[in-house]
Amino acid sequence: MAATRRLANTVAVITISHPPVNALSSSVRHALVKEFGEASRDPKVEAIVLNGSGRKFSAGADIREFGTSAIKTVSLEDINSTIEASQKPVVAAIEGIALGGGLELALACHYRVADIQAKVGLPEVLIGILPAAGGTQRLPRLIGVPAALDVIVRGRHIPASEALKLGIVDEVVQGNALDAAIQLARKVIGYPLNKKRLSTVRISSDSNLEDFLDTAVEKAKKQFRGAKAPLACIEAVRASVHLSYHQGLEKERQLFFSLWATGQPQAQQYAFFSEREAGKWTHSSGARWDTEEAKPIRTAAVIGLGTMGRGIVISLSKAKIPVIAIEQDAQQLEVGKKAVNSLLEREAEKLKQQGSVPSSNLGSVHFTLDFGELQDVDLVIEAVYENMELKKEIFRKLSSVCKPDAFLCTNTSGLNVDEIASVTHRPNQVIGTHFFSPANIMRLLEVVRGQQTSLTAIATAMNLGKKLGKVAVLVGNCPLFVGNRMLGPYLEQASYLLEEGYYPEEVDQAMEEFGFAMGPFRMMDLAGLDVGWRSRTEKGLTGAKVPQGTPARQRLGSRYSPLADILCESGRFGQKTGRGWYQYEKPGGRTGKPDPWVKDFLQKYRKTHQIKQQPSNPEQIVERCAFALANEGFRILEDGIASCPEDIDVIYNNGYGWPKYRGGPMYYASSVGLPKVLDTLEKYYKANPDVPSMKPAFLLKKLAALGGPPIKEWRTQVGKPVNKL
Ligand SMILES: CCCCCCC/C=C/C(=O)SCCNC(=O)CCNC(=O)[C@H](O)C(C)(C)COP(=O)(O)OP(=O)(O)OC[C@H]1O[C@@H](n2cnc3c(N)ncnc32)[C@H](O)[C@@H]1OP(=O)(O)O
Repeated sequence: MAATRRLANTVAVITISHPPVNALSSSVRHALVKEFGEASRDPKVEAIVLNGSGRKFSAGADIREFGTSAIKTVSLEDINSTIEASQKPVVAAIEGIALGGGLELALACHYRVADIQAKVGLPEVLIGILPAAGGTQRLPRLIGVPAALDVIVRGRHIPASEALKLGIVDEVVQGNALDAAIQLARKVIGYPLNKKRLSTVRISSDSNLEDFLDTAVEKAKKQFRGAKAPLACIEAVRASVHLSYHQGLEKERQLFFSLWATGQPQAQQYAFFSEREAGKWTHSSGARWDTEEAKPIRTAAVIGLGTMGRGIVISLSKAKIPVIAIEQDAQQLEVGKKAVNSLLEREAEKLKQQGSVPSSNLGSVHFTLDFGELQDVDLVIEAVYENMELKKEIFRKLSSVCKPDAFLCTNTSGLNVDEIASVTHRPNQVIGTHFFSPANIMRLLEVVRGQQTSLTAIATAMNLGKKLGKVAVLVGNCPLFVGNRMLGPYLEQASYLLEEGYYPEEVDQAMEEFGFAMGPFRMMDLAGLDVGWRSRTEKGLTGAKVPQGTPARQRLGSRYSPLADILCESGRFGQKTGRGWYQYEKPGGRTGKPDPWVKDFLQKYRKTHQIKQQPSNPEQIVERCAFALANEGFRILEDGIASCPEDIDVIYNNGYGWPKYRGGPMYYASSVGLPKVLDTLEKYYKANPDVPSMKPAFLLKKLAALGGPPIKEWRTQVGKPVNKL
């Protein structure tokens, strides 16, 4: 069933009914035409109300229809024009969500009533397109160009109270929006509708508006780095100022098709569905996300109040979970407490601005030094620094103080979860929950399954991720898991590029122009170079443990770049020391400038080691870094550490600043063409046999030999071994 109609006296109520989110698929559009036509012709009907079943108005166009012939049958904008032209008043009753085409449909109605919990928005930009059912033309006519531009270009979901202030909806109700809409519909029978037909409103232009739009273009170019949809949105809104409604609509349509031709929407829509698929985990035993029950988490604890711990506490509190926060000494507890409280105050302020009561929307946080207070918590997340012995000591304690069915999670970013679990009496209850910094903002959560982790623990951790508003991805346990493991070859290539003649700012610029939020050197400076240095020292790759006579640029027979080690030996740890690959205004400064010291150092280094310089070629930078990343992704799939390429892409899109409009590293490899990726890696490896990370992965070779099938077919082509999770 797609849309139904019933009569409430003289008001016809048309209900969109297409679970789970009332997407406006072709069948719904056909049904809307039929029901609306009949209601319009029915002499007993004096007004019409449009709503959605399941307390959701609509999530907009059916994204799966884009690129298929279904999208061409009955255009949504034709339906919108018919509704707007209706002689009978039409009221949208918005419950839950009115997003994308859903809001565009509501904007065609003469009035909009929303329930207080509802969210509205035009999030098309987030899936690479623009609102192309009249949204870019009607919204500016309703709320003005600046406000409309903000809504359309950012694609955010706007709470009903804000929508009322902006003028997107006419009324917000605490109770039943449908009843309120029916009441309003009755009241406005016979009222003139002309001013309610947004397509007839004129926008007056002036030079300020033009300047505003020009500035918006410049800002969007910087902020969205290569994404085409935000720019198309601005162009469409500009058309609403200069062109008639119908000409503007034509412009909107053209822009939609030119965006489609860039390939960006396909990548972003792949990313959208991949995120949803990540939640549907499967296990080699046959257990799945929908067969395993998660345990409810009513209370939680966080051990360690460093940057990560603080963010995790805030995340839990925002999900209304009361938290006990533990530190090892009184001074650190005090510092952590201050920082957490200040972050909580910010959250409370945001809630107040949205009209919510902070005390009922934030879980309480209790600070203590006493592990004994953890005896009743349902789940603990350890977030101390990366040291196996320290983690083991904490897990021993947790194992003895926590109740037997409590889950013990480690926020390690790459240590062995099994080894940590081995010191407890309940390894089945131990699981990795790898958050990304800042943990209260970044959406990614890698859930790391150990050998003995129970299905209930997996289901609970995945469910917790969802509750925290994160995209949780289940991965296997290996050094550095998925995301950080792939970073290794990527950073290795970045470092070799410096040896071969490039400078940090050139490599960063190439990767940022490719779309990365941050190039590799800026990223290392932000994270702190000392972290990797400590780990390499522990592994004996640098420092006193390196055997005498080892060549400076070789370890265990493979090429090695000591550049980062040398920087650390000079006290250059990145932003925190004010010097790293870049120089900063002060220790802790955020704005990095190219550093003459680094330039001089690199020149001397190249001379000392007589390294042949490469001619400058930004394309080569991107190819080497991105293909190194994807090649490790193929190995991860071979090893069964990720169950599908989509999961790897979700990790990179949400945790590592990969540009979503390129889908993720595996999607990128697939869109470039696997034979080309293979060929490039083969050539590089032939010329550089001492760089084993660039040896093409077996799985890549296998898929390339099959001609590079579409990414969604990789799972079936590679057969069983891939999913060992
Ligand atoms: C000239 C060309 C003319 C074309 C004009 C077209 C103009 C209009 C364009 C649009 O409307 S594009 C779509 C805009 N809407 C969105 O981007 C909303 C996307 N959805 C969401 O943000 C969320 O799903 C939600 C609606 C907020 C619900 O979130 P929740 O966490 O509750 O559930 P999910 O797991 O995300 O979704 C449940 C289920 O529904 C599927 N789904 C959601 N939205 C759509 C959609 N618009 N089309 C198709 N399917 C959708 C989602 O994939 C889930 O299904 P499964 O993947 O689990 O099977």
